[in-house]
Amino acid sequence: MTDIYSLLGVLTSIELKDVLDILIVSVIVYFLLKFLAGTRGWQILIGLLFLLSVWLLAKILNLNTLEWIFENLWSIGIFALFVIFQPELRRGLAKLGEKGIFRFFSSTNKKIIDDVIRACLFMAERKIGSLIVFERNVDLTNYIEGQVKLDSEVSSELLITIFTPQTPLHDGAVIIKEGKIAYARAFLPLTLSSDIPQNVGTRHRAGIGISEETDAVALVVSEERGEISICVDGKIYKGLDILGLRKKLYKLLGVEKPTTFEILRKKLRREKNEVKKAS
Ligand SMILES: Nc1ncnc2c1ncn2[C@@H]1O[C@H](COP(=O)(O)OP(=O)(O)OP(=O)(O)O)[C@@H](O)[C@H]1O
Repeated sequence: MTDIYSLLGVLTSIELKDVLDILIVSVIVYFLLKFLAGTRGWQILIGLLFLLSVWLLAKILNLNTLEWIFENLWSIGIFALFVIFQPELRRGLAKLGEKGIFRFFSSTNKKIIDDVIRACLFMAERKIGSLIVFERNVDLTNYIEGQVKLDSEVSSELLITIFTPQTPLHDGAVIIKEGKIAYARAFLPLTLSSDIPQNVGTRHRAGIGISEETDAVALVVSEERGEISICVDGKIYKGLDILGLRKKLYKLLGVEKPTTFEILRKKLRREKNEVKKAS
């Protein structure tokens, strides 16, 4: 009976600020779990929950040595978590900036994206490997190495020339920044994730890596399979066709979708050119 009274006492003493407090914590926990779901962090979280259960069991069963070990390990564990989750934390902070006042203002336009897609299709057909990265909010210069500064207009011809094998700039990635080809031959951080497909090599790992650590969007053309993929938020989207590629890039880079009128006009122009070529 006294238990019921004390429970009632607790319930009646709950104020609006307590409800708000619980609500905020629930939202943070929800987004944290959503953010970690399917990542390396998820497996670590499951491991931590297991250790927590062992610690609680040790406490309940009075297993002094085990309890002592756990209590002394927690403080080191907190520091270890910051080190282990460093990429996730960096990505999270970058994302906060993306949603805030520093919202990405796109200097990339439809022409630039179409030129990049045209270059990728050309290279995919001929199995020329390439890696093109679009910078968004996060400055990529802190994440890349060995780059050669170009600061050139984006054109499909220049992109194809850069990635043509046995030329000095073909290795590494091209970085598109503020609507320009800012750098070529840039080396990017490789992902360490074990959640990516088995047959993925270093070019793809570099594309996933930069999208994991920053908010950049990376386009990869596979030299082996002639397949085009997009990497964003540490995930890779493979086997996209031209329409899927264009739609995704327009959306990710803050460019409006083409209107039905524009699609029809392009289609008509293409057909006209084909007729002209045939006659
Ligand atoms: N850290 C890096 N940053 C940027 N580019 C890289 C990096 N590491 C490797 N590359 C590029 O990837 C090329 C090697 O690709 P590799 O064959 O290992 O990858 P892949 O993902 O299997 O791609 P593909 O399907 O094109 O063969 C290198 O020649 C280099 O141009």
